[in-house]
Amino acid sequence: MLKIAVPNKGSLSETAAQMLHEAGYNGRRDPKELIVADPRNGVEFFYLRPRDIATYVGSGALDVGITGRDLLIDSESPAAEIAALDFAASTFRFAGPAGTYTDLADLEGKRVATSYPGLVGGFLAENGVDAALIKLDGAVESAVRLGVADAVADVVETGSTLRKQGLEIFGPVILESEAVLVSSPSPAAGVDTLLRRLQGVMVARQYVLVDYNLPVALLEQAVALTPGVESPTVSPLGEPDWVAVRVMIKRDSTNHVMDDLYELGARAILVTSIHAARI
Ligand SMILES: Nc1ncnc2c1ncn2[C@@H]1O[C@H](COP(=O)(O)OP(=O)(O)OP(=O)(O)O)[C@@H](O)[C@H]1O
Ligand SMILES: O=P(O)(O)OC[C@H]1O[C@H](OP(=O)(O)OP(=O)(O)O)[C@H](O)[C@@H]1O
Ligand SMILES: [Mg+2]
Repeated sequence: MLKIAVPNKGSLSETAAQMLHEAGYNGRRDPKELIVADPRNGVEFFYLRPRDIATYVGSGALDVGITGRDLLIDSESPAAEIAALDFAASTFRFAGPAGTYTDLADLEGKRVATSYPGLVGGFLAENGVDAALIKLDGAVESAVRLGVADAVADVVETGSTLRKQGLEIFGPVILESEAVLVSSPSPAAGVDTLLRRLQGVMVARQYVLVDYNLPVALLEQAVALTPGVESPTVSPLGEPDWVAVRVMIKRDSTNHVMDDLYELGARAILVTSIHAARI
């Protein structure tokens, strides 16, 4: 059985559980459950703290897991990222009191608060900056105001937490992070199936199917507008000189593509959701 680590709480847990559910797995019903077997799908789920997942997977105790790229790097575990999962995107940045710092070198000799000392320490060392790390569990944005640090390094999504504390981003991007699937150095069989299923969920979320009818003379221009993932399906219609086209397009481009197709001369343009996919 493939042993899969899943975040039990925090920012990643809900979407991770939802993705696994959409991928056909039977996860936990009770939020207090720590281990749930899904024998029909040949997997067993272990609900763990997101920060601990790379440690379990890197040690080989579990085969794969869902965590954040920032947590993976911070753990210094030998677990390897095998796929990005298209949620929980954030950047990892330095921030200090507005107007105080402009670049990384300004941190020389300063105190930097973070919950990610492995990630931040590695970045500072690579860049030859000697700063003291103050390790905190969370809410690090308060550390400057409270006088325990001169600057912070933390997850930034909208930037509103920083702004509320009078802090401003400066210096280089430490990391572009998002939720990832990580694997142990030698996982049990079945990782490929899990990965294909999760990719299917991502495709179903990102794409829609569009069908339209079109004078065959316009086909080349229409294919340029909707090239599809590989290539569109083109079928004959009862009406000679017309064809029916079926193709996948990015969900967020739907209305622009429909406008462009209509303008070109396509008619009966229909858009449908994709429930599941294997590409
Ligand atoms: N606002 C956010 N936007 C996107 N990703 C986030 C955000 N906050 C945390 N993350 C991601 O969540 C992961 C951290 O997991 P963690 O469980 O610590 O989340 P959390 O929301 O900080 O939980 P908690 O603070 O309740 O323990 C990291 O990969 C981090 O990049
Ligand atoms: O840029 P923003 O949209 O403001 O989001 C970023 C904030 O979200 C997370 O905090 P969380 O609520 O998880 O608290 P924590 O710092 O205690 O983990 C993260 O640690 C940042 O503080
Ligand atoms: Mg947090």
